[in-house]
Amino acid sequence: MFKVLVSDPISDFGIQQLMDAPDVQVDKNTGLSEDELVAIIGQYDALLVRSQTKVTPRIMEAGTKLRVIGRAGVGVDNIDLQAATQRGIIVINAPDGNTITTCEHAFAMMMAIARHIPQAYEKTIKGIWDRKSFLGVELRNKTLGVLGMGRIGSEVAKRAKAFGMNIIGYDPFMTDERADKLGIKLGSVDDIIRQADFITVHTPLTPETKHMIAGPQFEVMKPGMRIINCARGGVIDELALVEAIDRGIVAGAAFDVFEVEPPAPDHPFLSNPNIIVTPHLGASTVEAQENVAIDVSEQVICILRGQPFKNAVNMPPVPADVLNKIQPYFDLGEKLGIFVSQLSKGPVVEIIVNYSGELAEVDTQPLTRYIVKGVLQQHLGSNVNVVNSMHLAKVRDINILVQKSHVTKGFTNLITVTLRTNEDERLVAGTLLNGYGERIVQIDKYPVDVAPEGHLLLVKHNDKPGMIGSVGTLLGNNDINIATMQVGRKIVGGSAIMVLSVDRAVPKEVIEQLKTTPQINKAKEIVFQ
Ligand SMILES: NC(=O)C1=CN([C@@H]2O[C@H](COP(=O)(O)OP(=O)(O)OC[C@H]3O[C@@H](n4cnc5c(N)ncnc54)[C@H](O)[C@@H]3O)[C@@H](O)[C@H]2O)C=CC1
Ligand SMILES: O=C(O)C(=O)COP(=O)(O)O
Repeated sequence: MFKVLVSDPISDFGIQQLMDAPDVQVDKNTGLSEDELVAIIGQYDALLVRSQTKVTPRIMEAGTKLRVIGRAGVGVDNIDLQAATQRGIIVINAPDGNTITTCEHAFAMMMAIARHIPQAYEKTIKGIWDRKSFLGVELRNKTLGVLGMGRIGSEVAKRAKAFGMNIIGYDPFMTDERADKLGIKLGSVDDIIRQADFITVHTPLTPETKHMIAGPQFEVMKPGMRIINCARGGVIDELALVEAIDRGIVAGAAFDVFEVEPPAPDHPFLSNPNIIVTPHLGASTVEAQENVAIDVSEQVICILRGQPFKNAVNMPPVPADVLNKIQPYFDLGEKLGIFVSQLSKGPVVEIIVNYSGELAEVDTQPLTRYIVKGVLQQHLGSNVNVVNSMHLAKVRDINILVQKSHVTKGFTNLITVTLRTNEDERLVAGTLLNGYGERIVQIDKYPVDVAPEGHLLLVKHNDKPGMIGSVGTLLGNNDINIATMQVGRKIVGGSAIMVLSVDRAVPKEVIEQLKTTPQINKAKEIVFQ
């Protein structure tokens, strides 16, 4: 008998098939502390959660029988994915079931702040008939900026069109074709910040999206704009928002999610008359809760019974014989993806992977997933993994082309990843060198030899005497230690590339100084985390 623990409130109707399964016993026990969960988790094969239960490494360690964690919803930021993967626990989610519901909540929040509905309600039920304080604005003809045009953002944009709004969308994976299909304008984050009357965010929380709207962004916003966050706390800097409201830049804000949930009783949002809040209700409708619960229940049963399943967030199903041959390349593949995506500009159109040497002889499909994950993860963060990376690329109309060849340029194995975007085409090649481990051996047309680790600084320059000295001096003056250095060039006196491995992050100002140094054409930092 498989034992399943449901530790957050999940729709009974949705988990009915789990409860009816003859080989499954379901226990509902919600609101437990970490210690309480640690005490009981050892008897369970599966854990079903929403966003409330924080599934920590301690809980997983105690969950010696745990095979699957089912997230009845989208965001898996409450589950330590790395710890789950390390322990071989499959994490699954239900990414589609609450899209419309969350979109509708964001829309409700937008209308509520446009017309001061919660504030007017407060007064009216107290017997105060105040019609003066609540002059609203129409949505019609207003510009709505949508940051994050994935499932939810795209649905918000569709509905905003019906309200006669002008929509500017931004998403690193948004192409002109998709924008045209949706009938919206594609803009940069800066366009949205400067032009929008309303901004709504629908991104995951990643290092890149954390505080993507903060002090400097509020400075250049249209006075009187309004802002909505039904995605993840932390995408908008909460304290900077309060200041922007106090200064009259922002007229109203609506938040469903917070940097810390629940927010502390003295959180400044809770006493600000221009901010309305809901307690992470985005996905809370009968329909969405049934959808996501049905979805995870189906998958949990499959996993427990050893049958095929979809939407695993963290684990690729790879046969053992294939795994033995290609596993050593997984990390290199992912790093090549990370490297080439940081090198490129603009929405990705195509990822071309060429396997040569001994890799041309084996099934490399699972390895390609790692490369695609590397490419996508800069923008999708923990939402992309080796199981869903191909699917996420497909829904973004990114073509994946895999080629095999026997031209190895002298290496026993070689992986070449070319990224085509709307703006450029960049190439990175890497190999596993016996005794030396992972090496990047080509960047665009330049041969190099560098380990893909830590912080790399790429400097494109003219092949003239003194270049190494000027770069070294500039970094030295800024207290940046160089660990290794490589210069690659095609012809003497032509263009060349310098690849420096440095001990810490290179500040933006130093990159700017490098770019303005004579004979230097480009400078870029590549980070492997
Ligand atoms: N309030 C709530 O109860 C709910 C919140 N959510 C949250 O809403 C968010 C969106 O969910 P979905 O649309 O289902 O996810 P999704 O993965 O379909 O879309 C997210 C989009 O954000 C984009 N993105 C990543 N970095 C970006 C950046 N720097 N700038 C602009 N766009 C960027 C990605 O390319 C992706 O297309 C997630 O954070 C999810 O956890 C989802 C459901 C319910
Ligand atoms: O699905 C998501 O990402 C959500 O944020 C919904 O969270 P919840 O299931 O309502 O706790």
